[in-house]
Amino acid sequence: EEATCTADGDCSVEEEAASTSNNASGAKVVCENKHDQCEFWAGLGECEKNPGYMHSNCAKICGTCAGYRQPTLADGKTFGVSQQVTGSKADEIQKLIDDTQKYMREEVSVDDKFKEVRDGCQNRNELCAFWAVIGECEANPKFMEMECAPSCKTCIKLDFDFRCPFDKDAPSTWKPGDLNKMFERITTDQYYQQFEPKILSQPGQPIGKFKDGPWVITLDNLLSEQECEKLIELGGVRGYEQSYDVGKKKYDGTYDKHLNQDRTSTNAWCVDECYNDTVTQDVVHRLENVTGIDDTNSEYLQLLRYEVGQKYGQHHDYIDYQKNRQCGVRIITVFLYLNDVEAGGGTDFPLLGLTVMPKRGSALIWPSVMDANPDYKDHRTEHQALPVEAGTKYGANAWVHQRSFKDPYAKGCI
Ligand SMILES: O=C(O)CCC(=O)C(=O)O
Ligand SMILES: [Fe+2]
Repeated sequence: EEATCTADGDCSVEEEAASTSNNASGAKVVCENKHDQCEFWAGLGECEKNPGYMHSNCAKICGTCAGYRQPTLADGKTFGVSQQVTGSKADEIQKLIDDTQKYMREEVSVDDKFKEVRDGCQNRNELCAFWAVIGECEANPKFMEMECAPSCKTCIKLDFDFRCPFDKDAPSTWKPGDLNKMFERITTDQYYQQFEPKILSQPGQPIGKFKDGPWVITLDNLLSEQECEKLIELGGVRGYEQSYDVGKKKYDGTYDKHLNQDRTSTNAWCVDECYNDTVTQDVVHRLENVTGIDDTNSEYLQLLRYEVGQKYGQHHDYIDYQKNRQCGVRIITVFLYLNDVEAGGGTDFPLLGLTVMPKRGSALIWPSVMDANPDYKDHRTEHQALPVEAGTKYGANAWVHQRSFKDPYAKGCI
């Protein structure tokens, strides 16, 4: 079918026909970018400025293949991939693309409220216009509003602060001094003696390179054998997969996962049926009892598995960008050891000269922040998971935040 071009020439369907007509031997000429700079050039507006070369050599990005159209901004720049205009809905798709182009030119390009999202607002699939026509923006908004924001006219929703307004009044859990109070309570209150607390480092005592140590404690008897077994099993049910770190900020304000060569473990997040399991709930409530902090502030348990040779190089658990997010920064880590490891696999604090060996049912607790300013990172608690030398190591991270983690998590606002 024939797609119609608009008067201002941003659609070149006539040339498209040429570029995809059958060649001499009758084979279909593929719609492609013949040069690896095509996308870059298109981003500079070259499809408009230099159509002679671009429309035949960069047909895909310029939208000059048969059945494709590439809407453009006033300066000829594109906003994402060329859109397919074929099938029984071709007329409606054509109309939607005209509409999208008007929206991008007259609102997104000029209105200051789109400043943060202007460049990132792109159709990331060639079927965006088609999907929008068949109602997917409404039926499947989570995907569409991010992948096809121009077609859905939802560029503003790429703005993280718009989607996830940060409640400035949300109370922080720890005020200055509360960190010390928590560790003092755990190590001195009679109630916590059942967990066998041991102090490995504490304020006022020199350790490693420091005159004054951070709190680091273990609770040797926090979980039962059966609870440990069950958590390992629940991790297996969810499936242990390659562990990742936090990567770069994406166009929608969330953060990519980043493969760290120095982190070779696998892990499973204890969500859904794992979180709802009665054993998990018992453990979670015990953690609330120990920390004195509501479970809503905790990330879902990250269940970890290290095979022989696997490790996690020196790092800190504090995540900077979370300071300005609803959840706030991580304030403490409760690391749970779920089995005895034959050899290796200790948790090591290089700046403190302290290594803790795994022991089934025990927990290692350290802060990521300073007592005097609980939003500020405590550099002293950098740590690493040493390679397992024999056997398998199972553990779990319970990361506790300044404010609710589970509420914003449920809204996609972490
Ligand atoms: O496995 C360990 O001993 C510590 C793991 C750790 O530091 C982490 O996952 O952030
Ligand atoms: Fe860590």
